[in-house]
Amino acid sequence: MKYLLHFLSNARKLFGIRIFIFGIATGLANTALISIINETIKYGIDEKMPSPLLAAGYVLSLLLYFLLQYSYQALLIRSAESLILQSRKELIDRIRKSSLQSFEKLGSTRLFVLISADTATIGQIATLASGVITSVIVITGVLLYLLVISIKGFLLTITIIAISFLVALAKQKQNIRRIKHLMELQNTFLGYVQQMLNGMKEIKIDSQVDKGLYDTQIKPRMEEVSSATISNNVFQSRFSLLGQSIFFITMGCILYLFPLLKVTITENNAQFVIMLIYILGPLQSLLPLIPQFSRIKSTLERLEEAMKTLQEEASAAYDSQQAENSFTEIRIRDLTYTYKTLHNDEFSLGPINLDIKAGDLIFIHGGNGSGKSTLIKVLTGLYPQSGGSIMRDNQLIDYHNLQMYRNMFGVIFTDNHLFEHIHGVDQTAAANVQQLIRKVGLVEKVNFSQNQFDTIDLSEGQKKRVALVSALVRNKPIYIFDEWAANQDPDFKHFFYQNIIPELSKQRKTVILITHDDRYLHIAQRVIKMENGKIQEQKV
Ligand SMILES: Nc1ncnc2c1ncn2[C@@H]1O[C@H](COP(=O)(O)OP(=O)(O)OP(=O)(O)O)[C@@H](O)[C@H]1O
Repeated sequence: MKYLLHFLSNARKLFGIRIFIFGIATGLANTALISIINETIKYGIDEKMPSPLLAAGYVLSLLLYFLLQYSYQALLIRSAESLILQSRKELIDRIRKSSLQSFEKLGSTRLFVLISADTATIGQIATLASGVITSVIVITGVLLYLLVISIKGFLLTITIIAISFLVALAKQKQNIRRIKHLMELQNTFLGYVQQMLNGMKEIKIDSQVDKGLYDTQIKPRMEEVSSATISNNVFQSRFSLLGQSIFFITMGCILYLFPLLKVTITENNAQFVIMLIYILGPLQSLLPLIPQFSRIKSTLERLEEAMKTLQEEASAAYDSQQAENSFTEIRIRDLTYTYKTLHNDEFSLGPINLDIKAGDLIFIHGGNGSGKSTLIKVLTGLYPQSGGSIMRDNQLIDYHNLQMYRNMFGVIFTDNHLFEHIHGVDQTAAANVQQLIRKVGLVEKVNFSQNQFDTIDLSEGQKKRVALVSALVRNKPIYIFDEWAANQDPDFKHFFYQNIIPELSKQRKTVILITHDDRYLHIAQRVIKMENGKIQEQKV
């Protein structure tokens, strides 16, 4: 609800008052046209020449209507796009500033759907709102005209409109439930599609995997989405049918039943029926708007829920590009972290007590699932610790300096993402890239120009080397490599441990290596063993 209000206030700011004024003016011009046509028809029926005043009024209203529509359409398109842009900006901004935990909780598929499709749905609100304004004005104008020509006719029309709306509103709750259900089904379906796209190799190599995933997950979900969409659309189309039927039944009564029963509604039934036909158009466009607004409302609620889940990180200096380029010591005391999972067998890290000095070369080893990667995420401030503290040169790391602290680290994660560009590095630093490419033995494979690698279509080991180039060019005081050498060939692995790492140490860089390569442990100054979330420093 809070987000809905915030969104509406944003929409008002974006649209300004212009969209309402234009909507009202267009509606009025439309009503004027209808009234003039109706007056003219009256003359026609009486076989008199229509008055030149009416003809002049018709031309003027028509001109006005076209001129208004000409600008109004462009205004609507601009407003819709501004809304989409605004929603995307807000969402992307929130994702950038959210904690890694809440991002992981929501998952990339859901966020992708929100950014791509759902924001576009929200953009429709501009066109819908304008439809409402114009239709309401036309209906009001025609009702006023009816009031002049027949009070009974006016009351009858009001009753028909009220009935149509009451029925539509009564179905509103059911409609929202249906739309929500459909959106949930779509999400589940897209989740499986993403699994299929990510696991294409595994699917291609084994037809049983392909069949299993398709038959038991994708196909049934796809069919569920399809049948829910059909039932939703059928349900929605019945709204316009409802409006139509009520009107045609009323017209039938006026034309056939009332004369039979000798009930008089108006002096001129033909004129009244024509006015009803005029109202039918706007009413027919208004009734289906109710389910469409429901859809937008559900989308806004999903957006609000996502915004709530994406908790903004408590980091006052988030936007700071500043990195602390030197430090003397990082002191970790009683640091703990616990994953919150659905199962009871949750993993707990720590308590960790560790002092890392500038220039240290630390190797961390331990079995699978012992907590090495988790330690890195908590140590670098990516996951907020459950307990304990991190101090950098006697300065407690908290929300004031969290991002500056993080900026000190150059990390290559086991599942790192390789960017084609080296973002946020100045030209002078970027000049070293070609040299580093040579160092990692990729000079024949990769070129760097205009701040971009010309290709990243490389082998896994080569990609890791490009990631190393990207990390080193940033000239960070602390480097962390999480099983970086795991997919390097023996020669380059040797070169990495015997040349690249010692060279970084010579430059007084602090290097933390997570490794299973026990035969290189001897080059470390300090060796830490991890077991069941706890650390133990070993003698070297
Ligand atoms: N996102 C998560 N949610 C819940 N539990 C997790 C999550 N990630 C890891 N864990 C749990 O934390 C434990 C430690 O995982 P971690 O990735 O830190 O181990 P690791 O020592 O780096 O293992 P490996 O050598 O296999 O990479 C594991 O037992 C795992 O079950």
